[in-house]
Amino acid sequence: MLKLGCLIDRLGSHIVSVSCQSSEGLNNVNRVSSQALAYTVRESYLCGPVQRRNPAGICAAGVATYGENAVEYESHAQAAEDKVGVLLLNLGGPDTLHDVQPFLFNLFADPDIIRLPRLFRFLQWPLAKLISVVRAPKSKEGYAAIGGGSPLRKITDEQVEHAQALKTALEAKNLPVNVYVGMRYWYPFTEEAVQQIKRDRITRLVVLPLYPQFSISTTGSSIRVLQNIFREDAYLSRLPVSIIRSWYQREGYVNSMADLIQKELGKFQKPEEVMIFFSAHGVPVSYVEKAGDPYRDQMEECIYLIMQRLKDRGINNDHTLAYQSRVGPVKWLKPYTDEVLVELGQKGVKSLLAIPVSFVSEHIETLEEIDMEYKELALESGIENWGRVPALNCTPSFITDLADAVIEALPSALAMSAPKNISQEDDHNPVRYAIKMFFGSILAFVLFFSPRMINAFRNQLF
Ligand SMILES: C=CC1=C(C)c2cc3[nH]c(cc4nc(cc5[nH]c(cc1n2)c(C)c5CCC(=O)O)C(CCC(=O)O)=C4C)c(C)c3C=C
Ligand SMILES: [Fe+2]
Repeated sequence: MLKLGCLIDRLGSHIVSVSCQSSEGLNNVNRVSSQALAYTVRESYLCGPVQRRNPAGICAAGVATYGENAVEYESHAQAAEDKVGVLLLNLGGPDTLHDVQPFLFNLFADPDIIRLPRLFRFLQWPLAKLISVVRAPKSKEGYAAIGGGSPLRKITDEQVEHAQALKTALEAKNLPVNVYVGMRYWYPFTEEAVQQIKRDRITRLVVLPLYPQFSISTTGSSIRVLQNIFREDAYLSRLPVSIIRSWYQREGYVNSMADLIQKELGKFQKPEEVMIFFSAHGVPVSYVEKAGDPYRDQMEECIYLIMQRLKDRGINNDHTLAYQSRVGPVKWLKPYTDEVLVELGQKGVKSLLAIPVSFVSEHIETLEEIDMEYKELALESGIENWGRVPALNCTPSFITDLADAVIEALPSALAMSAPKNISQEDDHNPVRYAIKMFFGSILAFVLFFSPRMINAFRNQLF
């Protein structure tokens, strides 16, 4: 029998992390895809290495075995009036302080953010409620400091307006295009965007997550939502879709980042002495090491490409990568941004340029965490000259590159049809369900009221 401490550790590692089912998950993928049954989010992790061989970073949704059908649907669509949709996926953020707790609830209720073992899955919502209530005061302080809400919706809408280049390019090919925004945790929700896509009778769809690198917790989570909606609907399950899973390796993105860095370096008195400090949003280590999230590999490759581009321009500064914004009682990717800043200060680094690299819009973690908290920490630690590269937002070269990515992805659109996963049927067995509920409740009671868990909440680790 497992000891209580060991159980707590095991449960802890599932809180804000993906469950240790990777080998089972990978077996599932092989089984499922070989039977051509389902496109699963897990398959999308496997797409990481595939993308490396695919310079455009494009991986069509829908397993290859659907190819024949997809071609059929596609040619059918083209015969009728072809109407292209572009769905921009993003995280979403609270518009007001009042929205913070419900926004956090949506975030923590996501099984790709808090992945509980099967036995505890019925606790997802109560746990999300508990954590969102405990976390909300700290979160609200942050949003209050940046004007009382997240700027994400506004910036994403501006990015859509600036995507005129995309419309012009497609309309020149006689392809009318509609651009939609689907947020994962706040308005306008992905579900709303999809309903609009359906009403507009879109015939081909390109899905573009606004995260340069793929993570289970971001792009993976949004794709899972899409997959769930699409397989329930006859029209959507036949719609040819192309998903651009990651695009950090695109020339236009790398160049745009190098341009911004070069410009900010030029503002320092001695640009060549500045430490280039990339700060990426972290993920729990278990995502990468157990669930196969390609996020860390893609991040490192992304930094390498940007630094190479700077070298091509004669910029040879030292650089480093660290991870910020950890939440909860589990291990996150290291090194941690706050610890590295202190170390650099102690080592005598005097000038530092911070570069947010996992997200393309200004948000709470750039405007509050980097600009306020980390800046203060850096200055206290001995760094004298601080700079921060702005997020790409609507930088023209970046938006043009996204438009190109969409145009390149269009021909590979395939139907995303996917019947229900067999394993989900287990939950319909009433005896199994009752047994699970009984033992799950006892275990949950013991674990959540253990001193260690209570301490984690009291110390505001969430
Ligand atoms: C690539 C980007 C992101 C990854 C990876 C990511 C993973 C991740 N995030 C949390 C928990 C929180 N994230 C929060 C806000 C937030 N996260 C991202 C991006 C990534 N998250 C963005 C852009 C934002 C900001 C949205 C905005 O309103 O401006 C929050 C809320 C803020 C707070 O309380 O700190 C939480 C909580 C986890 C647990 C996770 C990986 C498992
Ligand atoms: Fe986050």
